[in-house]
Amino acid sequence: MTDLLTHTAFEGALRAIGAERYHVHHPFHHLLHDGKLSKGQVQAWALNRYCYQAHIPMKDASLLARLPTPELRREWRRRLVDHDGDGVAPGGVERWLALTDGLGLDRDYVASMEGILPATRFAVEAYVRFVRERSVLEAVASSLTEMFSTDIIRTRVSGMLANYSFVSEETLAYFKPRLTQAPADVAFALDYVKREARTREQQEQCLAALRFKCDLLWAQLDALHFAYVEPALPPPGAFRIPPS
Ligand SMILES: O=C(O)c1cc(C(=O)O)c2c(n1)C(=O)C(=O)c1cc(C(=O)O)[nH]c1-2
Repeated sequence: MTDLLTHTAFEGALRAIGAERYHVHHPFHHLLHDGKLSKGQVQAWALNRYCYQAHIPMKDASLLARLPTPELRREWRRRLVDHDGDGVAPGGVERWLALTDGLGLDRDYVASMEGILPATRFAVEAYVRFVRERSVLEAVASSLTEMFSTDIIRTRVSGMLANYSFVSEETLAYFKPRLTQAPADVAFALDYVKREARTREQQEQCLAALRFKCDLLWAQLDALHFAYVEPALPPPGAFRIPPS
């Protein structure tokens, strides 16, 4: 293996992965943000994305259990509260259900995850398994797609508000706290990864973890595109867009 990358070069290599592979570049997101989807197609996106959101605290809980110090556990515990709430203020998963409510989807149907695409389930399960089975360093590195999420969230919120009559600030309320939560998550995780990747091999493992995560986000949108845009062939048992 070649030499250790400097922190600057390592961060640059991580950012280059996002520039090439982050799901902001996926055609489905262009359609979503530019107002080119029907309400039913937006429902399909929100329904499938619920599965991702609901599993994020599960993957964070499994990582939390493996963290060796109180400082690290406190930091990761914050993510659990962000997603699960504290029993008083709603967390991200609950706020995502406010979005699916606003889009007219039945809450029990969404939470049952019955109608999600098989590829969504496989991708999300792969993420949970990756975080459970790989090193703590790779698990933390796999969260670094959040480095790129504030830009996509800003574009999504402004694009969807401008282009769809069926969404409002209220239904998109999920995203606002993410604009402060994600940078805080990233500040910690990026610092951790730069500090703890002490060999070139470990740096390469972090880069591979981030590529893997970008790929699983991309694969979810491929599946949505195939099922609901072109050729529009939802698999058996998956959500069907209601006739308008
Ligand atoms: O809206 C998005 O495009 C987007 C992307 C990502 C991401 O890059 O994984 C996350 C989120 N949102 C998000 O809301 C979120 O809570 C989140 C947690 C994580 C993670 O890997 O721990 N990613 C993301």
